[in-house]
Amino acid sequence: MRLPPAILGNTEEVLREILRFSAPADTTLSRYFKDHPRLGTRERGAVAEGIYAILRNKAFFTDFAEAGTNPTMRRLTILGLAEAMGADSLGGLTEEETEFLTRIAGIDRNLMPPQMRSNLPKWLFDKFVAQFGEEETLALADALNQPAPLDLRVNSIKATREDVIAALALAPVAAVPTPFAPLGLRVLRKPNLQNLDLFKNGSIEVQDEGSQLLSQIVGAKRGEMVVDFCAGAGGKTLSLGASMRNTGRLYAFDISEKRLAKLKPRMARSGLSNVHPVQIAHERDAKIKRLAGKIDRVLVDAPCSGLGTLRRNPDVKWRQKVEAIAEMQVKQASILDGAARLLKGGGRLVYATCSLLDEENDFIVQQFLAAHPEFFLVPMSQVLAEQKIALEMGDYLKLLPHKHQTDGFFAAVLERKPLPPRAPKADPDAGTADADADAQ
Ligand SMILES: C[S@@+](CC[C@H](N)C(=O)[O-])C[C@H]1O[C@@H](n2cnc3c(N)ncnc32)[C@H](O)[C@@H]1O
Repeated sequence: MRLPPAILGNTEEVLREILRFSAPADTTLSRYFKDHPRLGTRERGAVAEGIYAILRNKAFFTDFAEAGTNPTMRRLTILGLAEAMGADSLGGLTEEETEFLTRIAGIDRNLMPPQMRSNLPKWLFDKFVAQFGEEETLALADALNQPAPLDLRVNSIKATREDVIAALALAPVAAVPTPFAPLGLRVLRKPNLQNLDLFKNGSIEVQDEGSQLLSQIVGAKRGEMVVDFCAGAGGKTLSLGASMRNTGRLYAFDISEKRLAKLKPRMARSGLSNVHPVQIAHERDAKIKRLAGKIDRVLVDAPCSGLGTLRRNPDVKWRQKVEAIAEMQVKQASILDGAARLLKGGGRLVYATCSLLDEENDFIVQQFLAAHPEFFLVPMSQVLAEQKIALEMGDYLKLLPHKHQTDGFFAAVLERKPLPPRAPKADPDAGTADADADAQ
């Protein structure tokens, strides 16, 4: 079905704002839709998909859109909508524009220079090539430039995976089990989940399979004391709470009141009563100090460049700056250091990011281990075997979109060595006796 020609104007209008990169693309889109209530669901979908296609293919599209007589923004818009919705769905194109689209469609993208083919900014392309080599960078970039599938997590305190598959089939929504996460489902066509009873009654949550795996490797058990140090809106908190079978105590820390506020309705839906959201001022907050040495498991889902989530947030590669990585590293090291104080002897900490850069991952962990001889690295192969997750990894969890069909994630498990037995308190009488003896 053809899109109304006005969609081109709407998409171009919002694109101008998005390409200023002063706010995340999804925030700008939501604001635009709020200001344009007359746009129907289908039109909104087309504008959003068109914008995301432009952000994914910006390097390639810009090169072509800048040539010719039409304004660049109009050409970018046409390319984005044609990529997302199909060239046949576009109404209101001039003859010249139709000819332009046909010409671009005939280009073999494999013949483009590698960086343009990757659709990554130069600094990021160079970093990936240094880390993965050129061939793998192109495969990775290709996967990062595809939209993510929709993954769900079954809330094990409310339902089983089989119950949910059967209930979704009645909706009808086709879903298949995710290959690695035992409670995950991959939905084949994206339905409006908010209207499903399964969602309203807390039986399912939207969560990428990779994110589910991060919670699982924390290995949180019944009755334990657990901290989700950077809980945000609680994506991983909810899965940790369910792993603990709604027992024990799970603190959800974050510095952002706004993000923690989003966790509250999700907690209510999930039926969890073991979660305690706590806003902290920073990673050295006195609220943390009170729990020092008392916690069994800590998850640090650290703030990071977010480069592993480009399938969902393609604007991040254009908004993120190379200089920001060094600032991020300082923050990550400081948060890891603060969170590690919480652990009991024998307790485990998972340091995780959704970054693909070694600088925010392996490097931070190595630096921490060098400064903290009271911790050791538990090889990920061992942790995955303990959790019965059929994934081959070495020391770290490195989930890659082109290999595992998840967002890009990193995780390392750090265990605190048993604390040395406390020196017995000096007996005041014994002291007196000694003093007496000395005096004799
Ligand atoms: C990657 S996000 C967490 C996402 C969340 N765990 C989830 O699964 O939805 C990182 C979070 O760290 C929080 N943060 C930043 N600095 C922090 C700090 N010093 N202490 C605790 N949290 C912090 C941010 O507000 C953000 O919510």
